[in-house]
Amino acid sequence: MLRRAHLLASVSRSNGSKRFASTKSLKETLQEVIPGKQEQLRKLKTEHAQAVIGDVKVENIIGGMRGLKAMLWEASVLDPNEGIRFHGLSIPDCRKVLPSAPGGKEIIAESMLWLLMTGKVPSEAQTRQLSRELAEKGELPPFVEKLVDSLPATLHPMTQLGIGVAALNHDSVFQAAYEKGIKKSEYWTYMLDDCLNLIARLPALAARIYLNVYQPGTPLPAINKDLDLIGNYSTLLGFGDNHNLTEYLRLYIALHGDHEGGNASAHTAHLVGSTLSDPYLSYSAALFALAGPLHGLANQEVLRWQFAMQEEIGSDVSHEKIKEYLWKTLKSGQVVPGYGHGVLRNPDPRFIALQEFCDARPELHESSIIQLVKKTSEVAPAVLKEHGKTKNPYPNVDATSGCVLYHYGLKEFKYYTVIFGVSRALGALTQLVWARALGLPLERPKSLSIDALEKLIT
Ligand SMILES: CC(=O)SCCNC(=O)CCNC(=O)[C@H](O)C(C)(C)COP(=O)(O)OP(=O)(O)OC[C@H]1O[C@@H](n2cnc3c(N)ncnc32)[C@H](O)[C@@H]1OP(=O)(O)O
Ligand SMILES: O=C([O-])CC(=O)C(=O)O
Repeated sequence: MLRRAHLLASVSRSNGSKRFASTKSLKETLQEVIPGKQEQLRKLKTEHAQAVIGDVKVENIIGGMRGLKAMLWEASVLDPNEGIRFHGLSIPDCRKVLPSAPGGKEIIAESMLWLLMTGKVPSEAQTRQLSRELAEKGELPPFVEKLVDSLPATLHPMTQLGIGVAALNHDSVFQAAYEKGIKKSEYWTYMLDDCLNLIARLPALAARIYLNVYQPGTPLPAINKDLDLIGNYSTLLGFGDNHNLTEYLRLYIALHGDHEGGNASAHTAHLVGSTLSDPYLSYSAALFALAGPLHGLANQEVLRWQFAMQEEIGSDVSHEKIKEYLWKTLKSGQVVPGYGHGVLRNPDPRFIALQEFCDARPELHESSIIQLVKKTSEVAPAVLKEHGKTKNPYPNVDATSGCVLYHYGLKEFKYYTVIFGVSRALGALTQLVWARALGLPLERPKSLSIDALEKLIT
């Protein structure tokens, strides 16, 4: 928590005397921060390489490596009870100190990206400078536009996003530099260029997929160089005039940006990146992990499930009826989407932050889908506890993230995981830069067969 106190204190100092607020670019700030981290890791390697921090149990190996502390991840750490902290800052801390868009109140992708990458809270000027840099890099290469336009509208939007992101590797500066021959110590700078290019292009790619699938023939407007990344994304999707939705997208995308390293999408990007695949290929792979219903696709599943519930129970949305529907789902052997978690053991603070967003807006109190999701979250934990299997009976972020999109008019829930995919790039790509800056090796854990495991324990 020392780190948190230091970060919060530095923000209040720079707010008190704006003239000291830094105007260094993201790359310059990273250049300053990286040597200290490299030294910290070097010391850890030379002085403590043999220190034991835990045991490996059979249950870890057969239980999806749950609980195994086996990965280095810089930008965030997940506490099972408190939830995520980004360089020590909780979600409420971030909502207080990270710059928002002009005219907005919510955290934006740029300020979250800056915090994740550097461990520092950016000044307003740095945030705007990064927004402009991303807007200037935001156009898609024409061949990627053609490729995406050629995909059938029936192909799931997440598959389309993964294909588009992989194709962007055509212009990878890391790959080109590697082919020419560069020193290991220079890898991170090329990685950073690729990562920023990819983040910059995600709104145009994701919005193109949306329009192709749901509003074919609608032309995409040009990227506005004066808007933030998600302000542009919202405009490209056709919701630029909807300030509430734009603000929600900003918050949603900032909050979903990172969730330490072990989640399936972030871990996939890290694994693929460890082979020195470029960020486009690494992140494309991550998107296909995100597209599974136990992970990012759960936000689509929640809406599908809640609407099926609404259809069955009709307008009498009592706690008792919701309880009956929950039991019906559980007895049919299906999971309740939006509940449970691999690490968390309390309600997800991202869920709480999105609920607070709803509570603060009177128009959302009237929304039947938002109220149904809220009521479900009041009933489901007790039912899941009684069911007795789930280690965490509380809602995760996916329980509520989709219903607000739906209320504000973004109703195509098969698209929702694409928005998650725009977001998770912030954290997964940050770690790729750090993995190369720290010279982390190829990831290659040891596996065992059941026979080999039995031999070890007998
Ligand atoms: C952004 C995100 O990725 S957040 C997660 C999004 N995913 C979901 O919301 C899907 C629903 N939830 C789940 O399936 C799980 O809770 C997961 C995948 C998130 C975590 O899985 P685990 O760490 O294995 O959970 P846990 O240890 O509690 O599982 C124990 C048992 O409870 C079951 N269980 C867990 N969550 C639920 C649930 N929501 N509904 C019903 N059963 C559940 C598991 O399937 C497992 O059953 P099994 O013993 O028959 O295999
Ligand atoms: O941490 C996890 O395993 C899943 C999750 O909530 C995320 O990736 O955002």
